[in-house]
Amino acid sequence: MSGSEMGFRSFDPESSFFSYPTSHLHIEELSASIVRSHRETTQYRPEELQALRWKVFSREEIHAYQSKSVDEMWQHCAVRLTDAVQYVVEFAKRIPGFRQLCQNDQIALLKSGSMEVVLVRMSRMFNTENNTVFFDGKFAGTELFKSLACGDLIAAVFDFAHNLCALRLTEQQMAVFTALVLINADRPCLEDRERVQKVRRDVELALSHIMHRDNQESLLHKLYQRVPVLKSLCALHIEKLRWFRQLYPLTVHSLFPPLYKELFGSDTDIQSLTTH
Ligand SMILES: O=C(O)[C@H]1CC[C@H](C(=O)N2CC[C@](c3ccc(C(F)(C(F)(F)F)C(F)(F)F)cc3)(S(=O)(=O)c3ccc(F)cc3)C2)CC1
Repeated sequence: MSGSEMGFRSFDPESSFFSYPTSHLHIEELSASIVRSHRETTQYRPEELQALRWKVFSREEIHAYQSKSVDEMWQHCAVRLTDAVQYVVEFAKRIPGFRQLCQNDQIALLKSGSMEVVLVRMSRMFNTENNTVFFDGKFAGTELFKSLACGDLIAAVFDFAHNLCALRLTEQQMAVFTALVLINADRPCLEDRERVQKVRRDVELALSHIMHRDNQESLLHKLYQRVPVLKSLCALHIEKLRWFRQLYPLTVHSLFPPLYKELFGSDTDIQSLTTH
């Protein structure tokens, strides 16, 4: 790779100061700050999840979840999803360069990317040995979510989490990958795509730097291959939400968190997502 491809800034006689090859240092610092933000904005530590690994729900507990009504279980998951999204908003705000984007673009990236980040983070909560995911304090299989009445979506969500979990990403790799999922210049309704692309470029460098350092460059294309699946999962979620809202308009209207409705509902304008 030539200097400019590595991101080295060549000496520009016009510039007021001598630009020095800070790329590596800049990229190292960027990676470190994204990893720190990830650690500060996830609700569970890997070691905590490891310790709870074999804590599974009893048959009675599973039955209790399965006996919930459709709207009750949807509401329960909507609240948990909104919680998780709020942590993702906090994560985004701490990614160097994200806050420098205009308000509109910060919101547009979160509106289209926060669910994808939650689904990636969900793979940290997955146990590939018994196909369970951490939920409400224990590990649950797909059968526990039966009362959501969207078995195809749950199966696809589990499938995605299983495949990503099987890549055994480190927390650092996961952190930078989720930043990359979020900082996507192809998202709809962006005002300054160039600017988003500039921030993304450095995060891409950070991810390849980390994978190179960990001798796992082969994982990179596997990671990039998972991105379109994320998109389809989110589309399926929106489709199911539309179906659910037709059946239970009042539940969505008065019992779903406002942020959930702003993010996943119809294109209402977003109030509580302002990331000041
Ligand atoms: O911040 C952290 O450390 C973690 C990040 C990841 C979080 C997490 O796993 N989650 C936050 C909310 C979680 C969630 C909520 C809603 C949905 C869906 F709406 C859709 F897929 F459509 F989006 C669905 F219900 F239809 F499926 C999927 C996932 S959950 O824990 O409620 C959960 C629900 C169903 C599951 F089968 C497994 C987990 C996942 C937990 C907290």
